[in-house]
Amino acid sequence: MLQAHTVADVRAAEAALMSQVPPGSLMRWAAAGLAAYVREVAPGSGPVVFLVGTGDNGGDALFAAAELARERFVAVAIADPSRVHVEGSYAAQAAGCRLVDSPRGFGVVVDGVVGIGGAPGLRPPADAWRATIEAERPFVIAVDVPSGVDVDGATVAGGSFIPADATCTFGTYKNALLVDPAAGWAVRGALPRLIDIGLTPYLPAPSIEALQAADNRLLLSVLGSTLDQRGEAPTQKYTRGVVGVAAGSTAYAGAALLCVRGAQSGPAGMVRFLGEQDLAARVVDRCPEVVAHTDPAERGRVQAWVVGSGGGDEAAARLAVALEDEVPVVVDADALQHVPDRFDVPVLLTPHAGELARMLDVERSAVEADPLGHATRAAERWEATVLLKGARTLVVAPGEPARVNLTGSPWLATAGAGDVLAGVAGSFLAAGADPRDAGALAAFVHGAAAVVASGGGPVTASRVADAVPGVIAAWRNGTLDESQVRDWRDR
Ligand SMILES: NC(=O)C1=CN([C@@H]2O[C@H](COP(=O)(O)OP(=O)(O)OC[C@H]3O[C@@H](n4cnc5c(N)ncnc54)[C@H](O)[C@@H]3O)[C@@H](O)[C@H]2O)[C@@H](O)CC1
Repeated sequence: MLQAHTVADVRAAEAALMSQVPPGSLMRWAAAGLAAYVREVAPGSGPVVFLVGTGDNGGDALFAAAELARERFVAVAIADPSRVHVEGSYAAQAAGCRLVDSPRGFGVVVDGVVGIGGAPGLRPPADAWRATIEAERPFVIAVDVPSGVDVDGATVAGGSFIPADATCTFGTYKNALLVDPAAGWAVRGALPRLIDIGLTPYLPAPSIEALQAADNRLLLSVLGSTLDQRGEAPTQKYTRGVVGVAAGSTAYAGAALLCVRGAQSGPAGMVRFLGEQDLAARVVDRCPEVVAHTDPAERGRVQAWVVGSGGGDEAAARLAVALEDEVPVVVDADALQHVPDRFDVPVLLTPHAGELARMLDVERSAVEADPLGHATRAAERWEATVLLKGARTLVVAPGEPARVNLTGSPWLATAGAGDVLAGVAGSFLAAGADPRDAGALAAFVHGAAAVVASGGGPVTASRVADAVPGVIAAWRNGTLDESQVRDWRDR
């Protein structure tokens, strides 16, 4: 798992490490990594300007500037000469860096204004530097984090920050580098570069986690409970888990089908469908493996329910029925407006920003501005796991590190994709995963399946569902490549 840590945890780890190594070592290592990264993402001998703030973030920038000045024209713009990192400043001067007062005219800008010590927002002269950058659009490389963002909250309140095309971070990721909206302004693409400065042994549990293609342990642990020790499928379909789908309505019949197809594409062994006669007939017609029930009283046993996708007016009644079974439930779409005050079963709530806003009685824009804060609020309010859908979907359970999903493609923003996701999540729940794991695994394979099915172009939700089994197979077999799971070339 990829990990991010809070500022306080990074500071404590840095202090512990610093007491073990010669003074200045961490900054030298960070600066060397930064210089190498600048060479990599802005190759050639073109001029570069380093924006230097008053703290150690500016120190990193100055030492990296000194190193690069041997190879190309390097300028430094100092925010406040009376509060500059002294040794870094001498090093940059000695290396021949030119002093300038703004990034004007430079094609490559390195932002060392503030790092983890920065309060959100920018002060003079950095606010003016930002305006120049906005007008001229140079290639911007952030040092540790883009200056001005809220590092732990991952927000960009007020818009007073320096957007980056690339970020070079040290020791561990920070929340703002993985979670939107801040993460979307830290890189063009998925991930900043992480420079190892020896912090890992001193870091506590993370604040944020993200599954990766290279690490299939969580998937294997869930599949291990549905498949036997030798990895062979048991003969009993029921031991792989039965997922019940109570989704769709006369008005939204497609949602029922897509949710069922999602449920079929996951690890569970069987799908039951509960719905009225016409809908049930259509589901069985298109998905003959499904066992359909029209009478809730004769619905059969399941290990997990998925309720609400396209459920319209029937969603409330379906949710009440599902909750009677005392098994885990995925609560999606229309059912989210009918959640009880508290749940007696494990629950995965799967809202998008608008649905979460309605649940919390706030504006949608407030959720979009602070998705982590609102998902956390809802998780605590309902003592349930919240999967908040977005470009970087969040999975938040009370008292646990939040998980962020880094797979997917902009093409996944398509009708019915959420219905498929709810079905896949229900399948993982029925297979024995807890809601937090089910949500994270489902979001991961769903996003990766979109990339596979899309091939870089438009994709339908049905094709995403069809691609899920192949992604699970590749991930399980260790052949899933990180480059296959995301298509984030666009900001
Ligand atoms: N502590 C360490 O050993 C290491 C620190 N490193 C670097 O040091 C950074 C943290 O350094 P600091 O703790 O000195 O803090 P920063 O350099 O991030 O920022 C603190 C300084 O910025 C000013 N400031 C705060 N908010 C501001 C704003 N909104 N606009 C303008 N100025 C603002 C403060 O007055 C203070 O002088 C990390 O992000 C990283 O880049 C790295 O060198 C790795 C090792």
